[in-house]
Amino acid sequence: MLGRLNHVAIATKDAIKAAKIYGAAFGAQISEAVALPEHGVTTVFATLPNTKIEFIEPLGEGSPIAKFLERNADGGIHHICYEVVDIIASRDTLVKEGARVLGDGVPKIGAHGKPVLFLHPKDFSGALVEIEQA
Ligand SMILES: C[C@@H](C(=O)O)C(=O)SCCNC(=O)CCNC(=O)[C@H](O)C(C)(C)COP(=O)(O)OP(=O)(O)OC[C@H]1O[C@@H](n2cnc3c(N)ncnc32)[C@H](O)[C@@H]1OP(=O)(O)O
Ligand SMILES: [Co+2]
Repeated sequence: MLGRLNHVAIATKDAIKAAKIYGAAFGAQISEAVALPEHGVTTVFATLPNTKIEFIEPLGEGSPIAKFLERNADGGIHHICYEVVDIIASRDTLVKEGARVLGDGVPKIGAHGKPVLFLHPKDFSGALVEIEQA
């Protein structure tokens, strides 16, 4: 059921600035900034050979990362994203096992044009988990 690590996300007040050091110091390939109003964030990706780092900054009112940045003014690791083959089947199994799906439980289209869901950090050892249908 659990697939590849799609990305590790870092929340920051300035995603472009945060990504730049990865380009300059690590020679990583850095994407353009993309605004995702439905998710309340702007994303910038650094692509690594085996995964990605997703830099997210708040977008609009009521961004889901606003409180996190109030608590972590310098930014911090925000979530990890695992790939799954069938997001609905995975969601249903996770719920049956007692995990809480965030929001209304209906997948949204994520940064890669694929369905995503988030799982409560309290059910995953304090780590916010995103699942993405590969
Ligand atoms: C574009 C897309 C993509 O990749 O495709 C994305 O990633 S969009 C990425 C942004 N979207 C999301 O994050 C959507 C899902 N996130 C949410 O619904 C929310 O951020 C929650 C995870 C429910 C947190 O809500 P909120 O920030 O309002 O905080 P809260 O005070 O209610 O938090 C409840 C408890 O969870 C903890 N908590 C909050 N955010 C956390 C995080 N990122 N990692 C670990 N723990 C976290 C708080 O410290 C608190 O613990 P205590 O009770 O112990 O103090
Ligand atoms: Co993400």
